Amino acid sequence: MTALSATPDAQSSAAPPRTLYRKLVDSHTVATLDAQNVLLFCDLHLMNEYTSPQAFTGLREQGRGVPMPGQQVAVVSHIIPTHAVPPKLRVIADPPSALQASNLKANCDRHGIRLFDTTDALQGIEHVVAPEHGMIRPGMVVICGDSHTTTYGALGALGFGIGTTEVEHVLATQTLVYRVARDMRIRVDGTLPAGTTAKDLVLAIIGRIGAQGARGYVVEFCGTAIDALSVEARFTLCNMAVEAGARGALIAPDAAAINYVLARCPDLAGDWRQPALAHWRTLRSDPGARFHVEHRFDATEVAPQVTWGTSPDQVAAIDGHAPDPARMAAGPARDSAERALRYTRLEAGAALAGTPIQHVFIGSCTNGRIEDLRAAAAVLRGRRVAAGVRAMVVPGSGAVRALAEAEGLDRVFLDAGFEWRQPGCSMCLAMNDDVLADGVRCASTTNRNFEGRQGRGAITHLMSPAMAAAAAVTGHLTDVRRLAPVSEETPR
Ligand SMILES: CC(C)[C@H](C(=O)O)[C@@H](O)C(=O)O
Ligand code: SF4
Repeated sequence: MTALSATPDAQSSAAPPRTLYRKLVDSHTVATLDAQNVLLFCDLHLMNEYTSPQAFTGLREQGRGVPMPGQQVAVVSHIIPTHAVPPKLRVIADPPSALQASNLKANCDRHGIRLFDTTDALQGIEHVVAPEHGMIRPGMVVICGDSHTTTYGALGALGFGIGTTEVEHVLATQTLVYRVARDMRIRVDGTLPAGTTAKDLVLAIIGRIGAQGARGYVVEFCGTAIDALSVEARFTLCNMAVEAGARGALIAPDAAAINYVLARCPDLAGDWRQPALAHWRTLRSDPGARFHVEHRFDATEVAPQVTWGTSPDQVAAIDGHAPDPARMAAGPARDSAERALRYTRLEAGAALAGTPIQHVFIGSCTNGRIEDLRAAAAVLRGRRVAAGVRAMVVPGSGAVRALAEAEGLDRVFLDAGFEWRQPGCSMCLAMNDDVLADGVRCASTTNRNFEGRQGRGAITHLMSPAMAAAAAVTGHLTDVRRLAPVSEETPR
């Protein structure tokens, strides 16, 4: 995909007219600290078991409490086992991980914080759980000790990840010392071709602008292709903006986003509804608002994407090839391509389609929602996982899992030979016992293909749910658009 233009603009966007991002920052600024930093009020603070323990310890040591417990929510996401069969269900065997979970419960109990605990039927990945319960609304500032908090931009909320010391600061004060980012706009017009999704679009964008391409910026996505995306597809897009280094991602809330929120917020049915709608209508960049950088993309040029390396920007269309470092100019890009190909065990210049895989993982906060499972199931109906391939689905939350079961999707996955698991982060980062062995190659719907991410020496190829399903049934990286019809492929 080609970027049609990239026009740096040195002007400041501080003066009116304002971008959506600046409106959100301004409306949450408690105090301006200096030229770059403000004290930002945070409407919602999400926590997981992994980045919160030290923060609670710090609070205790200073004798501080949590003054706004109703504005914190905690979810056990990362370490939880996903085995579907009792009695192993949800029992955390690893002692340090079990301690993290029990600490989170004790801390939440102590401070009166709502927790989606290990045994909660609605537990899941924090970024899947929070929006589905109406916790994320347009205009909010939402923070979490987790980088994929950018997801919430899909609903016009400013979400971003914070560090453990900041978690402590937020618990104690509901505010954060915040360095204001620069504004980037990414406009995507045109229609995504059949067989491509928001995952392909965002991988193509990251491939083009690079893993640091949005570093220091909050990105606003706009254009006809963005307008046409479902809300869940927008979550995928904003979730992965952080893989281009973005400090946040935003999409101005439209009717689709507002309807999504209203459907999940019974409290907005009465007197609050009109004021909320009136406020949400203001949540867009003013005409003439200046962005420091603008990029434009043409959605019609997007093909299904697959990563070949160890960074999300090391990506190509499925009908493309791994690079040949010998043909690249000497420099850091060539060095990192060489190193990545050594790790992913691909030949220089090799065609990506046809590369054998041994594992398939469908899940994560990028692609573990109901529409993702429907897309994968649509490919799997009437097909079987190829011999020698192990495939699993880990729904993003208990609610997603229950809805999928109500729709019969679990049967489609099970009949195809997939494992149907309990919700959690699971093999997205292998912090529980879903870990791949050295050298195992995985078609994965997740967001990071870093060395060792899914297990030491394991090789991750990022792609969409439909593409992961296509890999599962063929046993190799496959263009989902070229799958043979079901009847020809697997007579049943
Ligand atoms: C564990 C957590 C700190 C981390 C993050 O910040 O994103 C994880 O969720 C990830 O995806 O790598
Ligand atoms: S699913 Fe993956 S990316 Fe998302 S929060 Fe969990 S580990 Fe991080």
